[in-house]
Amino acid sequence: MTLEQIRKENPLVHCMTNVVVTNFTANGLLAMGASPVMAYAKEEVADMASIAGALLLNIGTLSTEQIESMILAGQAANKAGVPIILDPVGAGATTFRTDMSLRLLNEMNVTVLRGNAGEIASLVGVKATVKGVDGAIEGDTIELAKKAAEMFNCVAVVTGAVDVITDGQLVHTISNGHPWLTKVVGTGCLLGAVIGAYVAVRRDDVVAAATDAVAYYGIAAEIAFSKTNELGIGAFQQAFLNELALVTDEKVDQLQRAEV
Ligand SMILES: Nc1ncnc2c1ncn2[C@@H]1O[C@H](COP(=O)(O)OP(=O)(O)OP(=O)(O)O)[C@@H](O)[C@H]1O
Ligand SMILES: Cc1ncsc1CCO
Ligand SMILES: [Mg+2]
Repeated sequence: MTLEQIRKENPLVHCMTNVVVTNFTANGLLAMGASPVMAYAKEEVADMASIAGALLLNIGTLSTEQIESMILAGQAANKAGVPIILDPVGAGATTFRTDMSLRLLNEMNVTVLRGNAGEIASLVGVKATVKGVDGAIEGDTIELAKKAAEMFNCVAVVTGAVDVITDGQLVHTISNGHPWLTKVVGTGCLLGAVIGAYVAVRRDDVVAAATDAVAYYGIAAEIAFSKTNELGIGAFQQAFLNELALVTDEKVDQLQRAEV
């Protein structure tokens, strides 16, 4: 009953994210029942991360200055036992993005690493094509996710038409979702924040929390599509936010297409 708990506790999710998706991320968290805060200054990030329910680090529009802030925030989060979600946006597209993602993974214990297959592959050294923020691989995403989880000692969430969630041992796949999610910018980024809210209230079982978060998200997209397919992508984006607020734990149990 994780969603119910999120809506009762309103966990604070400290987002250090990119300028493209900031507003969408804050609205998505509010819609689901969590509480967003965006904070970047190195003078305050440690304090903010320490009192948060989860910390999201997303490198989508990263600068050198921001990386220093993210390290301060991440180390404070580790000290306070606050889970960290890392989204290595565009890793593989440039050396800077790959290097900075690996640096963050080195300097702190990341709880959940969430990216598309191309991004995760670039971090584990598997061949991938990454064009800007979109990436893909030819091989098996389950093996890729397991490798990432083992290598970085975290839960890996590799998203795409089928999402893979693993700690290296347990493997869950979720086939909910809709292709229109790829037509709205920042849906991957918001998913990282949503996983943060789930893990915030369910720290004892990160794999289960991340799996439910991914299923919930995909189901919201499916319902949103069913209500707006004759209208188009703009209407879908709004309906998706509406569904993030409306979908319940019961709906998630009923509609999730999960494999263990
Ligand atoms: N072909 C698809 N069919 C159904 N759902 C999809 C498809 N592709 C992606 N999704 C869903 O879209 C969401 C975002 O995943 P995606 O892999 O597109 O992230 P991303 O590439 O990091 O996105 P972005 O960079 O735009 O934030 C996930 O919930 C995923 O399940
Ligand atoms: C389009 C884009 N460019 C940098 S971050 C971002 C948002 C989606 O990842
Ligand atoms: Mg992404």
